[in-house]
Amino acid sequence: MTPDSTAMGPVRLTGVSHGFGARTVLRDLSLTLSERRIGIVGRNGSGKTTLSRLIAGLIAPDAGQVTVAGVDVARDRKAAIRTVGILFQNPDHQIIFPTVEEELAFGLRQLGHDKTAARAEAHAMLARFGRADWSERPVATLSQGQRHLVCLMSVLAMAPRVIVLDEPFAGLDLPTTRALRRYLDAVPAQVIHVSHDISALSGYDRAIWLEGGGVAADGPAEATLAAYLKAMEALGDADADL
Ligand SMILES: Nc1ncnc2c1ncn2[C@@H]1O[C@H](COP(=O)(O)OP(=O)(O)OP(=O)(O)O)[C@@H](O)[C@H]1O
Repeated sequence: MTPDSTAMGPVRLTGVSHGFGARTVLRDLSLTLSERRIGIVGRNGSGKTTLSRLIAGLIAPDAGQVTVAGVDVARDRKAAIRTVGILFQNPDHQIIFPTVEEELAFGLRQLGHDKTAARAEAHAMLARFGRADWSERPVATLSQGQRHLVCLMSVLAMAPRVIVLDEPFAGLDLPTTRALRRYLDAVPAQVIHVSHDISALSGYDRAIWLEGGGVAADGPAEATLAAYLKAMEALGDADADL
């Protein structure tokens, strides 16, 4: 049986507000996220990335608290890196090492694996995605989509209980997207997936639509996504973020 990744406790936001300068992006948000597959949708600038970063503990909320299985992820970074993994939208904001193997091994070393074990696990992850030949590759020689995949493999290799994905398929070709979807469908972790592509979220247990600093709809994915799609279609060209 697949281990229940949420059995140790859900992702919980309690009265969370966050903003940048004078702009409040999320206002007094309280959510308990315990379903295995949760989608987050919303228009450009609605706060999806901000929410992702709060859940991963990369930013501390201006007010309120974010906990994952009881761990305050912004305050207890050591526990947080074992618990929550996040894939950024832009791989260049994530990658810090010159070669693919070093990048994958870094997270594993942070988890306490010795050098040999970290290398072996990095190789196993590369092989799983048919990229065994990438280990010595300088990251700089990879395309944007390939760098995105490196980030994703780095997160998956750490086997966190919660994986936050911010547009994980952006820039990936179709075969890689399919391989990744298959992998994500099977991964025992809880997945919180931000996407503009609602088809990527179909079949999910729950979807949350963010709008105007709060939740516009929250419930079974099919219902939330249908309501969101209808609203976006009604907006038509007025929604264009140009
Ligand atoms: N570091 C920052 N400094 C200033 N403003 C920011 C910062 N990060 C985000 N913002 C602003 O906060 C708002 C929400 O941004 P966020 O990236 O969370 O939205 P999003 O829903 O992920 O958008 P998109 O769909 O375009 O990726 C936007 O208006 C954005 O410009």
